[in-house]
Formats: sequence, C-alpha cells, structure tokens
Amino acid sequence: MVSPDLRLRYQLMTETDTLSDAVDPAREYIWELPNPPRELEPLTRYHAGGLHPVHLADMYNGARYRIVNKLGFGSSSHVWLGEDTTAKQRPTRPLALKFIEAKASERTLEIEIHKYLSAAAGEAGSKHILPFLDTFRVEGPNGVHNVIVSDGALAFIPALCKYKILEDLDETEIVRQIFEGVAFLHENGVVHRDLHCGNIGIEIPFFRTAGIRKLTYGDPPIIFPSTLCEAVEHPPSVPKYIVQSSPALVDRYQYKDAPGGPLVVKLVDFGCAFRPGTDSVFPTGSPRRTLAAPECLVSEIHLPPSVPEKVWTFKSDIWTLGCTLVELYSRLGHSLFDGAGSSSLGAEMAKLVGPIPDMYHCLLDDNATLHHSDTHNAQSDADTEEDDIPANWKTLETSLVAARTPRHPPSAEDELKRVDRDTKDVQRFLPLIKQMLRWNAEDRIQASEALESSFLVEK
Ligand SMILES: Nc1ncnc2c1ncn2[C@@H]1O[C@H](COP(=O)(O)OP(=O)(O)OP(=O)(O)O)[C@@H](O)[C@H]1O
Repeated sequence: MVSPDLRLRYQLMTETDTLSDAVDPAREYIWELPNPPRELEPLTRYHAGGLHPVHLADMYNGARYRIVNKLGFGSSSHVWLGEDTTAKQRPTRPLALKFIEAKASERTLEIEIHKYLSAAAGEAGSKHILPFLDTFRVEGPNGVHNVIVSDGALAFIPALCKYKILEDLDETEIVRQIFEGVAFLHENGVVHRDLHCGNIGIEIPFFRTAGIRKLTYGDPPIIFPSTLCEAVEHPPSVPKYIVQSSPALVDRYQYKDAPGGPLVVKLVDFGCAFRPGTDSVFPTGSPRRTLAAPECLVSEIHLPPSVPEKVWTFKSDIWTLGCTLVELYSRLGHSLFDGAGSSSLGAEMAKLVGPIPDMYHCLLDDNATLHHSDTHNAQSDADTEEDDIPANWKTLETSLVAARTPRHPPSAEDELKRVDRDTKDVQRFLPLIKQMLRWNAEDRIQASEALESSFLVEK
C-alpha cells in the first residue's frame, strides 16, 4: 500500500493530475521529485501509450542523433535538443527532436503535413514554417513513437517575454511574419488549429552560428532524479530522472544586434493541423479552449459533435490568431478571453465582439465553458448593448498599454514617452484585431488581407 504522505507528495508533483489519476493502487511503486519546478512534465505521463523515457546522451536513429538537453514539452510530446553526430558542419547545428506520445503518434497528421509543406518550400511565406529535417520511429517500453527532427535554433514567445527580450524586438515585424506564415498555410489548404504564443518561434541566426555548446540551454542540464520510494525495480517505462526544460537563450543584448541576419518567425507544431477536404482523418489533439473560435466551442458542446472539419476552418484560425496576437502585443500580460472571473467565455466574447447571436447562447452556460460563473450575471454581461462596445475596446486599449509599459522606467520622462508611443501603437493595432474577432466566421479578415492592413502597411 502507498502511504498517505507519499501520495500527497506525488499529488503535489503532478500538479494538474488528480490523485486518482496520479496514483495507481495496483502499482507497487511510487516516484518522488523533491520541489519540482513547473517546467517538469508529471511522471504520470510515462505509461503505455504515453511519453518515451528519454535520457541525456541517449543515441537515436542508428546512433545518428545524440540527446544534449531538453527544450520543452507540450500536451502530446516532449522536445529535446540534439546533435547530428554524422554531420561534418562545425560548430554543430542545434536540432530539436520532438518525441510524440505513442498514442498520439497513431493519430496525428503532423509528419504528413510537414512533408506536404516542405514540398511547397520556396513559395512566399514558406520560410515561416519550422523546417522539417528528418523523422524516425522509436520502439520503447511505452509503445512506438514518431520523432520529428527540426531546427532547434529557436526562441519562443513565452521565453522571450519572460526574459524581457520581446520588448527590444520589432513586434510589428513579428506580427507581419506570423501573418505571412499563416497566409502560406491557408493558401496551401492547411488549418493549423493551435496558433498559441508557445507555437510561435523566432529563429535566431546567432544561435546557429554560435553552435550548440555556447548557448545557455541550462549549462549543465538540470535534472531531477525520480527517486524510488517503495523498493521495486526501476520500471523501464519511467525515466531515471526528469530534465528541466531549458529553452535556448543568450544574453538579451545579443538578440538585437545579433550577427548572422534578421530574426525570422517560424510557426511550429502541426499536431492538431489538418487539410479540409483532403485528410480523411481528423487529429484529436485539443487546442486551447480560451483561444478557440465560438463556432468550435459550440461544436464541442453539441453532442454528438457536428462534423469537426466543418467548424475548424481558415477563419477559426483567424479568431485564434486574433486572441494570440493580443497576448503577444501585451507581452503575455493580458489574455483576451481567459475564462477567469465570474463571466463565461461567451459573455467575455460578447463584451468585445458585440451582442451574442442566438446560435452561440449555449456558450453562456457554466458547464459549456467550464466556469463556476453565475448564469444570471453571464446573461446580463452578454446582453451588452452595441453602444458599450467601443468603451470595451477602449478598456482593452488601456490594458494593453499598461501591460506593455514597464513598471520601473528609468525616469518619469521616459515613462511618458513610452506610454505615448505604446498608446499610438496599440491604437493602430486594435482595428486589425477587430477584423479578426467577428461572430460570423465569413466576416473575419483573411491572413493575406491582413498583410494589406494599415497596421502592417503604414508601419
Ligand atoms: N524546434 C524547436 N526548437 C526549440 N524548442 C522547441 C522546438 N519545437 C518545440 N520546442 C519547445 O517544445 C515545446 C513543445 O513543443 P510542441 O508545441 O511542438 O509540442 P506539443 O506536444 O504539440 O504541444 P501543444 O500541443 O501543447 O502545443 C514548445 O512550446 C517549445 O518550447
């Protein structure tokens, strides 16, 4: 039997998992990670059908790729920094090896879509798609996993915000390149479905020229041994230790004046992507609810669900991207519809987008939006008069400016200048977002049209 205090420690470790998920009473062993930081995936993800237990210095694909560090993890994979031991190029190019969970490997179109997009390389916008370099399969204790090898010389929006690097970069240019990438995807018939900030990478040319060893990926890698608390043999399904994610970072000043060329946006993660009218299967990955377009949320609520291919469209990508761009522009300081507080998602949307159409009224329901909200309040929120809407956009403008302006500017004069500049930027930015967030999907702007918007043209 597992003792209660061990159960408790295990529960803390797994954070989002419930105790019943975390502890399998049929198992004789339990694992402990002392003071686990948030950057660790829970050990419960290592089971049949789950993640492959990867260790540092492991060799893969006939000893071609060596594991050097961990870059991150997502809902269906973990991504490792690796090097190609057969490459002659020096310094060694940083590679990202994405190990997909065994179960997810069976149903994703990710590799197929990567290959399909690679065939269109050279077309306008194609340079904003993460280059696909290789793929192989690994058979391990938890099943068979697809592994995707791609460029690892990227920094992602969350890390750039966390280390206050984004504010030194040209954000308008980043937005333009995102639209170029999305326009390329849509012109090639691909709906991404999961365009959140964590899937927007920025290629830092300096990363490649500096070589894998010079980047502060967490040097040396930080590991947390998975201690055996109840003596049994170490099961092969669980790694001997968990490596903390160490996204590539260099000194912030090296971004701005980085040698090696301009920064290039790369869209990553085609785990939820599909091609309407072409793909006969639909990937069951779950994009974030708070970024999903109303028609997609509604289709989840109606049981049996309406045909998913019909609601996840180029235009649902545009809604998601609108929400994501607001997060990016606020440097992750403001989420549009975060589902927090007393309003339902539907009510939060109505405050900005306008009175909620009848077909979306179910989004006001507590269960439908996973809220503990007061339905009455939600209803009255949703009945927002059209006249109130400009006021709500004004409130958003104020929040965005506040999120962008640093709390401790060097001087009061600097602060005034900064607020003035940020206000002008936000006032130019929000009309574009308004065109992306429309109840009727057909009324939303296309990615190619957004490239002609005054925000991007009159830079
Ligand atoms: N090419 C890369 N270079 C560096 N880091 C990467 C790369 N690809 C992914 N990562 C890191 O790994 C994380 C997870 O990758 P990815 O989003 O592809 O996985 P996922 O399981 O499909 O995630 P989710 O579906 O939750 O978005 C990313 O957020 C990023 O931090």
